[in-house]
Amino acid sequence: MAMDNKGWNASQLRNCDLQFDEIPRLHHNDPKVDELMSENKPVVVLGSNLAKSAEKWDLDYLERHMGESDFTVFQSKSHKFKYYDDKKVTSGDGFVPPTKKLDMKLPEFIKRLRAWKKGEDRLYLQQGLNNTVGPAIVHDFLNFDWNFCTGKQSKHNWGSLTSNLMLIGMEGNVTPCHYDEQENLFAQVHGFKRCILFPPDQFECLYPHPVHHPHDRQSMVDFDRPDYNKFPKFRQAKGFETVVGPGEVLYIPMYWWHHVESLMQGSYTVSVNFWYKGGPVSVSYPLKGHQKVAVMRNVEKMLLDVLQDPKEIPVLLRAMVLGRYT
Ligand SMILES: CC1(C)c2ccccc2-c2ccc(C[C@@H](CC(=O)O)C(=O)C(=O)O)cc21
Ligand SMILES: [Zn+2]
Repeated sequence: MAMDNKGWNASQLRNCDLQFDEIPRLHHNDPKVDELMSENKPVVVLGSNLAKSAEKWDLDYLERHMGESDFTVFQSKSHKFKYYDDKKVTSGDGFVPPTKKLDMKLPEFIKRLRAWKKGEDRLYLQQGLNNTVGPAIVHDFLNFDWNFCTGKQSKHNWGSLTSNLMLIGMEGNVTPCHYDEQENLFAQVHGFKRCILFPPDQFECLYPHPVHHPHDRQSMVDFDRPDYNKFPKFRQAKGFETVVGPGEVLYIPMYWWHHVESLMQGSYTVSVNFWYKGGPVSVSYPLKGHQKVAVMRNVEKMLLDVLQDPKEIPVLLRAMVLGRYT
């Protein structure tokens, strides 16, 4: 495979009908980094040492130092790892979980990762960086450049750091398009991930599942084979993309949609994310896109609370809007 100088090439990206603009890739000292972050816009930060102490986290090192505890590993029959909230699964709603959640020791996970053949079930290890991992990993974690991320947290008035997830994925794994309600500094440690991001105001083009659905916050559109009859506005979705490699940090602003894929025919991937609570709400009109998403979420929650039966929600909303507001 002809590798361009960047370490990957376009044949490793999955096909997508949409065209995307590039997310800016700037040196960490460039003042434009903070300009974009203060405007809640994504940016790839180059040359930071945020997770530099993790650059030695290859499989051998992780096998030796991750410790003896069980780790959370998701298993999928497809390349997609669509998150679902098991607390929102109600009996009889016919929901079929698309992934299985396993507990696995690291050596077992690494054995299966190394032996994996295309077509077999895929695995995605997701583990909070906490005291369950071995002392060497804790040491590397403590050696992250905390000045960098804490500096961003205070400069942009983010809330507290809620968690750091370590992710070890197989080549070709996909986390389908979804949004999170937290600010995210996404540090790529090993391998390459293509990230496709959409601003919160693309809500109408990305058709999120209802709030009470187990796939809350995830897009209903299958990016591999979009159903344009059910989701006609998906054609107009306006997104941004980048491929992040080792040592690069992508700022994923709160409420921004993101689809993340580990490049195909690539190596396994290791990432560490830093999730921060959002900052104080400053209300000015018209409301920002993400604030309207929060309003719609509250309306859906309130309607479910008062109507109880989810099937009554669209009936009431249509009665309220059709012919009166349209
Ligand atoms: C798919 C998976 C393993 C998962 C399964 C079940 C529950 C939660 C999650 C979860 C949460 C975060 C990520 C990391 C990242 C996407 C990526 O890097 O793939 C991302 O979306 C973010 O950092 O916000 C990945 C996952
Ligand atoms: Zn996410």
